[in-house]
Amino acid sequence: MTQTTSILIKDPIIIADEVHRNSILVVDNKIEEISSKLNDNDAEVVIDAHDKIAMPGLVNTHTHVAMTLLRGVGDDQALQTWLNDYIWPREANLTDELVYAGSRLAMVEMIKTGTTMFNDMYFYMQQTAKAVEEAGIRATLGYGMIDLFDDEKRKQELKNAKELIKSSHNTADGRIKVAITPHAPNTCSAELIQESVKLASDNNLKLHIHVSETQDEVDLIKNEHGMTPFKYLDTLGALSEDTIAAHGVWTTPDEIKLLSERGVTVSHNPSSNMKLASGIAPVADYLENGVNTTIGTDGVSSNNNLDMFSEMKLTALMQKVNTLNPEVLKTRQTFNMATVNGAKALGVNTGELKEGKLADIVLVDTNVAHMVPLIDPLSNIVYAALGSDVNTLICDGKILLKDKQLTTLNEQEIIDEARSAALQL
Ligand SMILES: C[C@H]1O[C@@H](n2cnc3c(N)ncnc32)[C@H](O)[C@@H]1O
Ligand SMILES: [Zn+2]
Repeated sequence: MTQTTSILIKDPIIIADEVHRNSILVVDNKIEEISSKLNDNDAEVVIDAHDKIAMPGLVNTHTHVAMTLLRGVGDDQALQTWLNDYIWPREANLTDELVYAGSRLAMVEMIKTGTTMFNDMYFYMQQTAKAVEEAGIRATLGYGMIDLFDDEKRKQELKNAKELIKSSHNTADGRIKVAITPHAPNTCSAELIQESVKLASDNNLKLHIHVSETQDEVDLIKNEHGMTPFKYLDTLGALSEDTIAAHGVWTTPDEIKLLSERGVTVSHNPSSNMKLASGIAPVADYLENGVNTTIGTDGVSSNNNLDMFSEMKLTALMQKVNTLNPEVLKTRQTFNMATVNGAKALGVNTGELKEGKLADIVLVDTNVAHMVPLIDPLSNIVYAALGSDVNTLICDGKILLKDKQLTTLNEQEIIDEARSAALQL
C-alpha cells in the first residue's frame, strides 16, 4: 500500500549520541544510513539541511489532545475544582464531531512544533485515531475509564476500552497503538484497575494512568487504603514495565525505589503541575534512581499549548531551582526525556537518529537570531529553541511538514472548524 520513497537530508547538524554534521538517508519508513558519503542521486527527494539541526521527533507521553477545544477554560483553579466545575461539565457535551475537530487542531499544533508521537487518554477515541491516521503521526490511544466506584459504569467503561482495541490497535500502518487507560486511583475502583491490568496484559498493551498528582489525591488514598498511591497500585498489580504513570508529583522515596524496581515510566508534566499548583515532581530523584522519566504536556487547558520545546526547558529549570543544584537535569538528560525515554516507554523503535530506527525526524532552523551562535547545538535545542523553529517534520518516513507548510492537513480549514466546535462546547 505504501509507496517506497527515499529522502536524503543533506548536511544537517545531527543530534545523535554525539553531535556531528552528516547526511541522513531515509528509505521507506526507516533511517537507512547516516554518512558523509551520501549524495543527491541516492534518493528521490533531497532536502538541503546545512542550516538546520536534525533531531529525533519529540515524544509527548501524556496528553488529552481533543482538549485543545478547552484552551482558556478554567484558569487559576486547583485540579479537583478545575475538573468538577469547569472541565467535566463541558466534556459531558462532547460528541464524535467535537473530538475529531479538537484532535485535528492538536495534530496541526503538534506537527508544527516537532512532536512525532504522543500518548493520549480521552473519550470518543476513534475520532482521535481518524485524525492521527490522516495527519500521518504516531500515537498510543486509550479510552479514559472513570467508574467513580459504580458497578454498571465499570462494565460500560471496560466495554468501551475493548471496542477501542478492536477498532484501532495497530492501525494506520502500525502508527496507532491502543493502551488501557484507567483515569486515576481516586476516580477508579480497585476492581476497574485490576481488570484494566488484566486487559492490558492479555492484549500486550501499555497501561497509562494519572498517579500521585496532588496532595489531596494522596490523602484520599491514604485514608481509604492506608498507603500511598503507588504502593496501593502495586497491590493491584498495576506497576510494571508496561505502566506509564502520569505526574508522580508526590511520590515518596520508598515509592521511587519501587518504581525503579518495577520498571515503571513516569511522565512528567511541568506546565500542568505548575499551572494547577499541584506541586513539583521529584524528577531529579527519579533520574538518580534509574526510573524511566519522560515529558508530557497534559491537556491544553492546564498548559495551555502542546509545545514540547517549552516543556523541555521548564522540566530542567524547575528541577534546578527546586534542588538549588544547577547540575541536576543535564542538558542531555532533559533531551532524552523528551525523545528516547518516551519511545522506550511506548515500546516504539524510535526516539533516536540511528541507522535502523524508524524515520521520525525533525529539522529545526538555526538561521534565526535566538539560535545564534551554535556553540552547543543541543543546548540551543533544549534552552533556546521555540516550537515555531521547526521547519520540517518527517514521521514514519513521510514528510508531514516542509518549510513550515503541512503536507497532509489543511491548516486553515482545521482552525476554522475548531473555532466553531469550541463555541459548541
Ligand atoms: C481523561 C480525563 O482526564 C481529564 N484530565 C485532564 N487533565 C487532567 C489532569 N491533569 N489530571 C487528571 N485528569 C485530567 C480529562 O479532562 C478527562 O476527563
Ligand atoms: Zn492528564
